[in-house]
Amino acid sequence: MSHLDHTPSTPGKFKMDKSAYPYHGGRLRWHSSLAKLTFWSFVFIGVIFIFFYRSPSSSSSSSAAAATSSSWGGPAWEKKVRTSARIRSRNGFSVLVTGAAGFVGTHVSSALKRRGDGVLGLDNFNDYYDPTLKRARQALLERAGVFIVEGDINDAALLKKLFEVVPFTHVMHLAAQAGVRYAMQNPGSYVHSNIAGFVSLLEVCKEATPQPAIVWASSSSVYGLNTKVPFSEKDRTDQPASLYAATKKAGEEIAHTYNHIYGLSLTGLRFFTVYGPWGRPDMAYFFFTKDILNGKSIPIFEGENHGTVARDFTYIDDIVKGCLGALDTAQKSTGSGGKKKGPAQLRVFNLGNTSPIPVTNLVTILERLLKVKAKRNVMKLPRNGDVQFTHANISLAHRELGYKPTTNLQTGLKKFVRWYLNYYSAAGKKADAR
Ligand SMILES: O=C(O)[C@H]1O[C@H](OP(=O)(O)OP(=O)(O)OC[C@H]2O[C@@H](n3ccc(=O)[nH]c3=O)[C@H](O)[C@@H]2O)[C@H](O)[C@@H](O)[C@H]1O
Repeated sequence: MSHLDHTPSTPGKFKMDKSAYPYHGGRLRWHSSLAKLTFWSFVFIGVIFIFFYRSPSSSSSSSAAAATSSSWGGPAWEKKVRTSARIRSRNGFSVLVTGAAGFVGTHVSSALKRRGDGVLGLDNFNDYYDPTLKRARQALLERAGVFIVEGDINDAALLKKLFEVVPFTHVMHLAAQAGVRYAMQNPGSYVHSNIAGFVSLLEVCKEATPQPAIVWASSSSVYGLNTKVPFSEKDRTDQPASLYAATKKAGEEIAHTYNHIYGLSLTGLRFFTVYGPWGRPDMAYFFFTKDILNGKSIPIFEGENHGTVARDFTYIDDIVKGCLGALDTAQKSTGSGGKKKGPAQLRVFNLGNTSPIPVTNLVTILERLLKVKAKRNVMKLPRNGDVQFTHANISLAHRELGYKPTTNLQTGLKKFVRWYLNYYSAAGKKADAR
């Protein structure tokens, strides 16, 4: 898991072991020990200095993340990066996809690759949820010719290097700390990835020549306590109900700033509860499936006075089409080398299904597909960031991106369940999700 404050995990590592320097009396021996100690200290400091001076990831801004991402660089690595990002179709893009080993990242990367765009992935493979699933997605992409660089978006030196090797036309920024409820357990990870990480990426993009156009993942959660439905992009988003939502909203404001000052073309996509094959094990539909199959009871939330809790569940293939539509209609950034040359495009779109379904109905569909009755444990919606209801107005995305979702929850869950049973039974893998 990412944490904001990464203190060294072995603070006692460099403690002097007294027994290694025994004092046997006698000035001369003391002096020679001291001289030896001084000599070896200089050698040690010298080695440390040379290491940091020469290391490609030693930028002052790259902090903890850089320490974990030292496996990049070198001619062979650069060749892999270049090959992966090579455009293979006329008028194709070369896209840096952050969070490429994530759920949406994997699907978008493979769709771009299939149509001939150059794609380079970036992912830190953190353990917020089972990293073996991320590795399996990585293997899938590797077979499709997409290389995922292992590194963090907070590693400015790595990002700069990537832009030196490839003049990306677009960035699809999907790396984030996801999950609404987990924000209460690990708030720092949201600030680290969704705010600091986003700024780190934008800083490098704004300096790049040419500047890429950026499409990035915001969230339906920015609507927070908004009660006007369906949610439209013009509605208020100043009442977030979770820190996750607040960091995504902050992202939208940060996007405005970089667009305004540096001329970066920025498009934010408000995803509405995305589900499907290769999904995220921390999401309800995923762990409900696991728990129903294991005969475990599942907590189903309800609002005040038994009020319905519902989501505008959106199938991954529809989301991918929305992402590609956003990339295809993104105008070029107008700046270069940190200087704005004119006004640039700034957009925000809802990508939902525009058909909210109560969570209890989702469970009924899963029961039918799994042929197992769920042990339902209905409880009050906890005060941990959840909102009762989401519903997207998608007319803007329809008009501007040609976005038109076509998969209903029944069909989408059927595809998910087929994948789930196949994935976890075929390799004997355990759905060790949370
Ligand atoms: O649209 C988004 O922007 C967000 O979508 C997703 O958040 P949510 O819509 O909250 O999805 P998810 O956790 O699957 O809960 C689904 C439903 O099950 C209910 N729910 C949940 C847990 C539980 O134990 N019981 C329960 O009833 C719960 O109350 C809810 O009604 C992403 O996780 C998030 O990263 C972000 O992308």
